[in-house]
Amino acid sequence: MKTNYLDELNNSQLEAVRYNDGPALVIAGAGSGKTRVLTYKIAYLLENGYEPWNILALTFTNKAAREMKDRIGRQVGEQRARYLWMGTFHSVFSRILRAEASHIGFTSQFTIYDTADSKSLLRSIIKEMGLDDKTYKTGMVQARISNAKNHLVSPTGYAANKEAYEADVAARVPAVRDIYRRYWDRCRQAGAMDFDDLLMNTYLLFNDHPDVLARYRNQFRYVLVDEYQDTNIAQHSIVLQLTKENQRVCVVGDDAQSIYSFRGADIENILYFTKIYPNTRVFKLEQNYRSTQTIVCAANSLIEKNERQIQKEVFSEKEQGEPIGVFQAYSDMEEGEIVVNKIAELRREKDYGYADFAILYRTNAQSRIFEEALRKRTIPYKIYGGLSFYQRKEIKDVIAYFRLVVNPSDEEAFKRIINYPARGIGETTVGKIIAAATENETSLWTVICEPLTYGLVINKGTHNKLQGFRELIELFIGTQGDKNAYELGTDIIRQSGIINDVCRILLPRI
Ligand SMILES: Nc1ncnc2c1ncn2[C@@H]1O[C@H](COP(=O)(O)OP(=O)(O)OP(=O)(O)O)[C@@H](O)[C@H]1O
Repeated sequence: MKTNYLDELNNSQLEAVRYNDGPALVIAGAGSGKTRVLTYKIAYLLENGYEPWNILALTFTNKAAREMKDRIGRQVGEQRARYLWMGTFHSVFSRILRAEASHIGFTSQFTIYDTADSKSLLRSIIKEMGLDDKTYKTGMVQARISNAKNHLVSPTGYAANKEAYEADVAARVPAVRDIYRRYWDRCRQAGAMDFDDLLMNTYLLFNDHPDVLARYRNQFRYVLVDEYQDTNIAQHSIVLQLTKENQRVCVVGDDAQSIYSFRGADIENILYFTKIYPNTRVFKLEQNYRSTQTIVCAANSLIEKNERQIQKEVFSEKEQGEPIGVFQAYSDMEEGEIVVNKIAELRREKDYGYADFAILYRTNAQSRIFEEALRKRTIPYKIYGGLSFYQRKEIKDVIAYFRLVVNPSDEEAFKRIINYPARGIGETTVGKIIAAATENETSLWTVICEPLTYGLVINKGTHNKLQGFRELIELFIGTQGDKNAYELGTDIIRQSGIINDVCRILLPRI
């Protein structure tokens, strides 16, 4: 239902919503109505001459984008809201990259490697290069490469960078630059981009193709960015590419809530925003609507110790509220019990429902202790952010088939399913295929399509098995145009033998 939303804003929120003449930085304390401001600002732009496709809003989660789009839809009509460009950096940029892939040497069917794919490829490379995998741990190597990409440093730039090399030598991993080069080439051969590439390649696309950049600059007449404190150099640079000329940009964030510095987010971005855009108007949202005064004061007392910050006075007009309790436990088991006992006590005394409680912990592994304690007391609970559907083995297997059908060069998908379900193609054969592909700078798929051309030395039996696999994938490739994803998925799980394999595991043995 359409409401007069401007009435629902306090003065600073209203000013931030209405100011659209130049760069705006909205510093928003926790619970101060940041989402409300972003949502209403977009609605306001739509009512003041902007078309939905002229607005680009970048968020940090798809959930946040969906929720904002729904809210805006209620305000301006779903039909209009549908055409907004709103999503995470990664989803919006992958959409742009698919449309412009040919400019940067990819096809629009490129695969996106998730973290597990990247790690698996790095593991292969480290092995092929004969490096010690205890020194060259995949997680560490991946973090270094990711850090380079988030700073827009290519393998060539990395190899030429004395500082990076010295840091690697000091950490006793001097070969990182060679691994990076190989990883980069292999992703290209596989027609694949990892998450960091989605940012870096967008930057390169805009940087190297001024005509393409001009088109998107023209289209995105207003750019909004949420959680700006967590943007990294790559994200920040793309925003700058798009908005340097017309200066219609609004970023919202809170320097006190920066949580991603470990993965390249740079607090400098928000602190120096006003330097990069000298005409910036700064708006501060300081009233917290979510928490009691006690909680806001406790948070302020910690934040005031930050050495570098943008000054603000967060306050709450809610009641004082109950004091915060601190309990010490001797072990994680005891901690679980204290928390669960407290829940039981509060439910008894204050008549709270189960849904009134939330338990926060730092890492997923800690959930088990709380789960055990809750189960002991038969308290129902729901876990958020556990293993996602798409991370389950069976789903990843089927998706790998889809990936290979769409992009046969995809190395990680290939390795995942070449012998799944088991078809007698062992690691030695896969090693030979990888070696031939690397030597000839081509994909694994090309090698198995023409094993003789690429000098693949295998016996007749293995040759037939590879041919069987190839024919299977070609069959799916041949029919994909006539089938929808559901039908193709059904063919894949039946004809590849996945369904039999899964049922064999599930069926009781007689
Ligand atoms: N002007 C206002 N008057 C009354 N309530 C408000 C106002 N602005 C925001 N709120 C309420 O404050 C709460 C927090 O708002 P919102 O979710 O937009 O904050 P946020 O700044 O995005 O929070 P965070 O960054 O901590 O996630 C919501 O319940 C919202 O309805």
